[in-house]
Amino acid sequence: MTTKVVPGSLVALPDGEAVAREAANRLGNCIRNAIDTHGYATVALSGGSTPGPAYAALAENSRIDWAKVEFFFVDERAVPPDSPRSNYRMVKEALFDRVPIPAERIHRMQGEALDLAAAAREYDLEIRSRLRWSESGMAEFDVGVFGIGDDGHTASLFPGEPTVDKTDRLVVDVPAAGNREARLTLTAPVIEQMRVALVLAVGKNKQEPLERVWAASGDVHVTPARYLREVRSVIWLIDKAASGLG
Ligand SMILES: O=C1O[C@H](COP(=O)(O)O)[C@@H](O)[C@H](O)[C@H]1O
Repeated sequence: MTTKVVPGSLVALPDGEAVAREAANRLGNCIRNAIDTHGYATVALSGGSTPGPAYAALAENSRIDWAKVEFFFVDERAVPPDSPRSNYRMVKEALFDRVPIPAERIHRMQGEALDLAAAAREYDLEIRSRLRWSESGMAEFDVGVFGIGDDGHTASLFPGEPTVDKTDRLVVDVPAAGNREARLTLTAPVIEQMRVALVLAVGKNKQEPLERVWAASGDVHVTPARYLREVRSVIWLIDKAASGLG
């Protein structure tokens, strides 16, 4: 039998809509707290199919001073920004197009770059120039939104890829593999250093990878989403199906 103690807080909700509402509330609160404390907030957003409704719900939050929020990305696919596969496009349509965010506050990963390694280095520098640094010497986002792939990946840290172990960069490029396009992604040390991670999981396909993430022991090379366990405040927002009760 596998032992598990869910690290951080687990919030189990009836369905995907409830997960989106809860995620939007919590993200809005993290943003407002950071603005109250530091005068601005730094946020890293994931893409994929799960978080769009949460971003759309966040756009309805009238208590956020959008000019004081710096939006970054957790990862991006090697596609142009208008591609239906682009994480940026999804967030733009759900959030950026609906609220008064100054363009210079949106830090997009250049998924369309011919030289993705150079794009990763540039994004690394952009983060270094904008973020506060922790006492341990790491860029510190106020909050990150994450998903979990059916294979146990988070961000674009995929099982078995050498990028899972990268610690000397904040951002790396991930080579294409199989029918997956190349990617840009934040690395594990940046993810672990976030003040808060909101992890969204909806649907029964997420049950098995979540079990692997929560198991008392496991290997980040097999389940890279286990890095999320290290975030000081990690909140799992899951629906009934992902919990195995649906
Ligand atoms: O490829 C990706 O997958 C994960 C999980 O996405 P989902 O579609 O299962 O919600 C996502 O967090 C990541 O940003 C994305 O690029």
